[in-house]
Amino acid sequence: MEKIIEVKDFSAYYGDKEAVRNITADFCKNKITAIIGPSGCGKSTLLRSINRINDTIPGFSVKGKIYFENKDIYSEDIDVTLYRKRVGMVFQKPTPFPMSIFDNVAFGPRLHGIKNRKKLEEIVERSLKQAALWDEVKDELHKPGTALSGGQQQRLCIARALAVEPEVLLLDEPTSALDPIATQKLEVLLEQLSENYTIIIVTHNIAQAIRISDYLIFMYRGDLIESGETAEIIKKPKNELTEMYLNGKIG
Ligand SMILES: Nc1ncnc2c1ncn2[C@@H]1O[C@H](COP(=O)(O)OP(=O)(O)OP(=O)(O)O)[C@@H](O)[C@H]1O
Repeated sequence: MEKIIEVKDFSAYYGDKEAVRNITADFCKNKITAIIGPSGCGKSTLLRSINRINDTIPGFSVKGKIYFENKDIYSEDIDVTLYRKRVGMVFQKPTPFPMSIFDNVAFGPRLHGIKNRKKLEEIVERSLKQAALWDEVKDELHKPGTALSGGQQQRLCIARALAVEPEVLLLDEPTSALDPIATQKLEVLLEQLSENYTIIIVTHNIAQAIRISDYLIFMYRGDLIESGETAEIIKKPKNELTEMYLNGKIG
């Protein structure tokens, strides 16, 4: 299986506090990897480190390496804006910008210099279709993004991320603010998107991780305890902690 992201002996700190410790993991291209584990185990820190979004937190520092297509993403010659174009992120709470649906999706492409209206219209339509939102909003693209339902807002955020044609999509608990129907829709969408995109999802929801992921990473108190194919881990976890977590005995 082709690797797209490799994490090697990676640790991350908030000041003196080590939030993730010596993580080594590979992420396969066009597969879904779910990062699971109890609250505070470092899932979000690892995911956010892959997007370099924690850079702005005072006192945040890292050790070890994260490679994207064999390039060290923390090296000095990385253009972070361009990197984030290739590795997009969607957050727990839907966060549409205070602007129209159209402008939300066109935001990234405009940032990267696309001005032609026709081209922007094409990108908006393609992205909203990919995010399975087009049919619901095609006649009201001028409406504010914030006027949509929670589930629609989250799909709008996915459309916004897809508009710049990333290769990897990072999602941090993307369904925790959604009702069961919106959650199910989003899970189906992620499975469809994984045909063309590499997806890494942090989730609290073990059943969800089992439903949608090809690979699992189980973390506990900052350590990576076990990783591998989801089907294998579910059938026979190698580590007792993994087994306890999957059976609801810790967490
Ligand atoms: N901005 C921050 N400043 C200081 N410490 C932080 C910060 N963000 C997270 N931490 C600490 O780092 C550790 C890992 O947190 P992280 O959010 O990565 O865990 P998590 O597994 O995603 O948790 P949850 O499932 O509750 O979101 C925790 O002990 C947390 O308190």
